[in-house]
Amino acid sequence: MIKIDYTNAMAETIGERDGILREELLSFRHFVVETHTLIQKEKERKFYFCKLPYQDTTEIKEFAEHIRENFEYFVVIGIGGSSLGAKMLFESLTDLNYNIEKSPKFFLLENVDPEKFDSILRQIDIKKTCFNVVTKSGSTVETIANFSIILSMLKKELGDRYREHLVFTTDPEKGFLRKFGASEGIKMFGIPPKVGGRFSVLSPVGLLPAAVLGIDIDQLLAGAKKMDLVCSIEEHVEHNPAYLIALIHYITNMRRGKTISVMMPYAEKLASFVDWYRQLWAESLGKDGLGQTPVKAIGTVDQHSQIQLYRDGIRDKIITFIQVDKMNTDYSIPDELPEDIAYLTGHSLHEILNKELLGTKAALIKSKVPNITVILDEINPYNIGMLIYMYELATGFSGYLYKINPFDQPAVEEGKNFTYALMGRKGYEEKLEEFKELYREKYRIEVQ
Ligand SMILES: O=P(O)(O)OC[C@H]1O[C@](O)(CO)[C@@H](O)[C@@H]1O
Repeated sequence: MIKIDYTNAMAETIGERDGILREELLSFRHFVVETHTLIQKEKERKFYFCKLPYQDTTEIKEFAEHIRENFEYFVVIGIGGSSLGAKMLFESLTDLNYNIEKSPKFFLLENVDPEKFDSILRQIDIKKTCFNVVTKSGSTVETIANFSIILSMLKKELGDRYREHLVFTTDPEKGFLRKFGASEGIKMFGIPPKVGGRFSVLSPVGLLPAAVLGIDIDQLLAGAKKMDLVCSIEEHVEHNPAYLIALIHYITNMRRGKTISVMMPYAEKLASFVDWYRQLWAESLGKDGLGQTPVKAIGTVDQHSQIQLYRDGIRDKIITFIQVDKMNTDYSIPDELPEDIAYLTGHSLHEILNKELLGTKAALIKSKVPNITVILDEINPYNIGMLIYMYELATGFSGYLYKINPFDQPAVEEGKNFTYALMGRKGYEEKLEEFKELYREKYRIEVQ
């Protein structure tokens, strides 16, 4: 079960300068109905991610079982949309001590930081490891660089049997990895071409790692299916969770100056959900000088580092809290405490967690800072499936609000082009000249 409480984003709670008038929300009625119709038509094209909840998971589950039976370590090599989803599912839907108590142990090779690479290598036995290389384009530098090192190590350790330690998730037809996998006879899963990386967690990109980790991926998809159903029939903004979230963020951004969207779960397990949301919101909506900057905070930890700014600093934020009503465990504060702290007696950690959330919300209301709360009855695959689908659809719908294409990311290419040029890649000679023209290190300060 998911609830969205948006009382504290409304003008009647925090005033018209920072909050939304109900009639303002309702004034989008016609836009919502028209856009809803467009989205239903686009489910075969731009909104193809909406079809993922209906896929057959048999092959994924069978291969995941093979990995679970034959390997002690499972490493995903991927970055951005090709890793953040798996990381989010791992951290939100397995025990926090998974890698201590369970198997296969799970690791992610995302960055090209050699010390991080080394630290993972020293925690695994490559002869007992299955590597899932995940890349939609098939050629992202970090992923292919990490893969090429692992490939040479596997060949050295295992000879021809190296193929058994690899599974690729990539474009079903094109790209370096698809070509290489086909020529080497490596097991591969396809990423539907119409699904962008940051919308692909409910494809084999996220589902294979999730199944290997023992997560019930059918429940995950069932939750997404439920949210698709609700959002397919409900064209009234106050009954459609995805459109509501999109509109609240759009109005507060464009009409109330809330250019920053803070997501602050009161559950450590949801920290990576925010990383996943950050890519989705930033890379989809950050276009044509528009968009809203997604910022991560964790409750209660960041109450003690960020709330001063949120309450009394620049008034440019809307806060989304995520509240979890039931956790897998809890600890009660013991009795017979010294008088000064006796008020804690009888309370529990989870109770304090959510009371701190309530207290923080009340303080933000007093500072007229708009905030909404997404409430989960518990963290489970069904609810996470609903949450993923809700935010993906909210992002797609926001594309119509901002009149931008939320499904591409042209601005990420230029940095890659300069990188190719600096690495001496053929065909990037001119780009290297442009770099030499452009880049200076004139103003510096150095302390020995
Ligand atoms: O899955 P790929 O093609 O390796 O891309 C990884 C990520 O890099 C980006 O293209 C950004 O550089 C993201 O959109 C994508 O999720």
